[in-house]
Amino acid sequence: MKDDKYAPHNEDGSDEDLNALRERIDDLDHRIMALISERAECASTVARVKLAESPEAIFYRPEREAQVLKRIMALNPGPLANEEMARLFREIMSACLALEKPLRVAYLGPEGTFTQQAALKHFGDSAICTPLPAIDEVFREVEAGAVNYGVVPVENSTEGIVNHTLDSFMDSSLRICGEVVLRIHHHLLVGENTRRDKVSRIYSHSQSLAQCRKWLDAHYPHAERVAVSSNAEAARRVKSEWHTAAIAGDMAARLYALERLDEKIEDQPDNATRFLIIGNHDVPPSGEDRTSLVAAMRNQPGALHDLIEPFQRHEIDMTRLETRPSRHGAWNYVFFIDFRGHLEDPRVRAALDEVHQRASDVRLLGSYPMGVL
Ligand SMILES: C=C(O[C@@H]1C=C(C(=O)O)C=C[C@H]1O)C(=O)O
Repeated sequence: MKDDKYAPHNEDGSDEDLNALRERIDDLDHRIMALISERAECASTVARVKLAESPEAIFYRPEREAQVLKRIMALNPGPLANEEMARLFREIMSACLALEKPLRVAYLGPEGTFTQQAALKHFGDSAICTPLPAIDEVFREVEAGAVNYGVVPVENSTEGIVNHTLDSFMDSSLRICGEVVLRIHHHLLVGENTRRDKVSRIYSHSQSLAQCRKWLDAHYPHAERVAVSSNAEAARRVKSEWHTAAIAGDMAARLYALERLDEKIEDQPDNATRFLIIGNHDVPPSGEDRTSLVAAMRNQPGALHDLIEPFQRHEIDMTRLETRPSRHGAWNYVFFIDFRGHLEDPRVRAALDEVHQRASDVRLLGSYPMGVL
């Protein structure tokens, strides 16, 4: 027993105590397993009921999953943190859902990007996630039905909006089915042959270079900064190059087994990116939802005020307003609006009725549960 690597190293814990504790853990594991199996049976029955109602039934219910995770966090007795407990249940739900059929998800790749991390955070490990090289390709794959959902970035708290994503909505009939907010931590990564004082070039995506600008000015003022197509591509390059470093996140660092010279080098400690889940169906209310729409206005004085005034009057909390050039005619603009609430809420309906009358065109992009984790 003494050569057991788990044997107690402190004076007070005897082998007998530890053995008893391990027996208790074994017993708890068996009970947890029996409960998880029972839960999985239940989820399978739900799937059969849904299938009996309609052969087109959608097994995945984002609003229900958001409610489950919120309830788990509210009831969590500790000592595990709420996020940890919810993460475990996220995986249990993911595995239960995959019993029926694993979800197929496309994300803006390559592998190792924050978007992959967002896909994993939202759908769990049992979904089959495929990287695609461009945002419009993610849209196309979902439209074609080749995958069930897509994951694309939409805004970063320090650098602002991802224009490609907003523009893709203009030509698409897809719906927003969910959102994921990810805390973004950037690390300075090198391959095994590069020393700290030899770094002469730093690769990253332009957004990440911008998010670490002050840190780079202070620590590597003379290194050349080279923008590449993604953080993961930056990591891939430094794997085989000398005297270069990449700025990228955990997924890329792990994927390419790079050394972390410095961690969490982002200028804003609360740096976060919001991602959208795109699909082809509406999502019922979860109780805490957001709605997105795009509206085109006639080009006249006071147009923007007219557009947003109904939201204010109906006390709807607008969380984002973005302007993009319209594809139809020079100097025409469209407005992307996010607000709290669901299309089924009476107040939201009342405000939208008025918006419809005032705008020349309104397209509802969907109501969806606000990011839980
Ligand atoms: C079991 C259901 O279906 C799926 C599985 C869920 C789960 O394991 O809790 C939750 C929502 C759905 O994605 C359901 O709709 O309740």
